[in-house]
Amino acid sequence: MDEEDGGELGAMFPTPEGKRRLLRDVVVSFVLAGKDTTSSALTWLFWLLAANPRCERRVHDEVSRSPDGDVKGMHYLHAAITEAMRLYPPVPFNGRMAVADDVLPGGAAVRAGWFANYSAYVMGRMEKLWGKDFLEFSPERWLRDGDGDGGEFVAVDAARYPVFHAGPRVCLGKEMAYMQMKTVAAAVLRRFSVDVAAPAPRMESPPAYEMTATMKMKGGLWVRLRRRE
Ligand code: HEM
Repeated sequence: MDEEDGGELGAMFPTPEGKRRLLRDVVVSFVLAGKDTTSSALTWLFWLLAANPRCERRVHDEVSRSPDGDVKGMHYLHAAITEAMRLYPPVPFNGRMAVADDVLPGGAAVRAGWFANYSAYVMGRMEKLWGKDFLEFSPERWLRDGDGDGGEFVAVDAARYPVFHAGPRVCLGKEMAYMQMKTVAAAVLRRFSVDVAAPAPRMESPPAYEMTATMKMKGGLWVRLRRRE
């Protein structure tokens, strides 16, 4: 197959109508996969920053130091978003059906037709994986020097943090998602302070969530934006 035919994929959708449908489905799946996930993550991020003013100040310091559009170097913001999704993963549970008998790495046997499910929400709150402070919002846990000053973001294995899934079907839009979320958060926090009206920003009484395909904050997040001097 040459380029004009669309390569291997083009061979599977040989007619112009087939190609148009394929393109439509790709666009729709990108919009569906990318819209509610990133907005859910940002909603929890803004609430968590309001509940942790020390972290909010550090994000604000970082985004104020960096020029518009340069989100790559924002390690603290990257860590804060990652930490928000540890506590509130946009895709809280997920699973697969085994097509054949198999044995999982942990030794559990799975028969063909069985479902094997996991919860990124539960895994994000396991003391065994994150330590005694697992319920705290601590972006510092993702930074190499541990205190955030000039600290570099260090990712962990996807099997420990399966927020974007893992393996060959891992999220295709992960880098784009971080880019979008960091750009939006930086643009808002550089110019405004975000006063959360409801739910109250207190870690000891976290907001209720709604479990749909993505994890939404029940009732949404009510904020008042104040332009910074
Ligand atoms: C915070 C944001 C996001 C999170 C947490 C997230 C999470 C996930 C997860 C858990 C999966 C695996 C679903 C499954 O196979 O059961 C997935 C797949 C996928 N995501 Fe994302 N996603 C995010 C943003 C995005 C964005 C912005 C895009 C595109 C612009 C995107 C495109 C995709 C695509 C195309 C797949 C399917 C990959 C495949 O099956 O090979 N995602 N995502």
